Amino acid sequence: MLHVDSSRYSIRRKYRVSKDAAAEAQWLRTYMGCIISDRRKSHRKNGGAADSDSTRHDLLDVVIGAVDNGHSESEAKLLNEAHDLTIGDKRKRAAEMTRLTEKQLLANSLTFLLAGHETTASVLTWTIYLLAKHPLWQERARAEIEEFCPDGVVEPQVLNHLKLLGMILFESLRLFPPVPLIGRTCTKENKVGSNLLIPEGLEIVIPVAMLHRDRNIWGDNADEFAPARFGNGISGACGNPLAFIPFGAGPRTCIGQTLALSEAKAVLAVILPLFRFKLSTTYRHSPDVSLTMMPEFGMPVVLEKLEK
Ligand code: HEM
Repeated sequence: MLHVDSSRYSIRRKYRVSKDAAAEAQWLRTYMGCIISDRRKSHRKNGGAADSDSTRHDLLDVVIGAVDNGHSESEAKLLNEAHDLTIGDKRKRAAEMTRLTEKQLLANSLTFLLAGHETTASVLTWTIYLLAKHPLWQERARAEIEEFCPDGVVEPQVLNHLKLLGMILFESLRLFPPVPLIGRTCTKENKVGSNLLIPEGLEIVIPVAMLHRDRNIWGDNADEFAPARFGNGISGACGNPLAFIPFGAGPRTCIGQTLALSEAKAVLAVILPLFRFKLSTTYRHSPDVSLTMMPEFGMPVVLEKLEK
């Protein structure tokens, strides 16, 4: 969706060193502004068309095109092919795109970057941890990938067939939800059940990580890695879709969830056939809850190259 050359734009390094929130926000705006302006330069070089490098036909190209040139046919085609949107969403998005201002372009690009970067990194980190701890599931996932991608090439249409990998990712999102807490402010007084009154203005925190390990919902093996529980989908695993909310729920649910799952599947489908991995002896288990759930001391893994 957003192709960023990480050797030129290192985002995480900057997060770690800067302590001042306003300075960080300004740095991020400048950071995103540089990406947009570089992309514009390459648009101009290509006579207003999206970058000729096929790896760069991403959402940023589409929205820059909408701001700079209106909504051209090639951008309409790209939007049309975006597989994580419904037809209704695409129509709505297309109509909105023509009205994007420069400020909206920057704000939206930042939202996508911030909402999509660390969260997807988190699910990949914890999935690799879980697969390293559970070599049998690692082998199963590898076998499934090799069955559907025998020549080692991962085509986008194959991702939907990787059912085991999908179950593994769900189990990872359950045990280590990248967004472990979701906040809400009550905008209207609410009565829940017969005796719980939630007054207007009250701030509520939904403890996603706790909900995902509630034994009353998930059974006695709630703390265990058991991807098979998702064999019949979310309802089959817990009976109530609202008990599994790694992407939130309701009107503000994550709009990038299909993309995130496809991305995570694609990354694992490329890595797993190449390497077997296990946890390094230096790993110290300490899931750290700040905004996203990340391992406090990193996730050192040892890769063993697999013979072809
Ligand atoms: C595993 C990866 C991801 C996880 C776990 C995740 C999780 C979440 C959660 C919990 C929310 C809040 C939902 C709520 O308040 O009910 C959210 C919102 C959002 N996410 Fe994601 N997200 C992921 C990836 C992405 C990606 C890849 C993008 C975009 C490229 C994205 C874009 C957004 C946006 C724009 C919102 C705000 C939606 C709104 O308020 O209407 N997310 N996400």
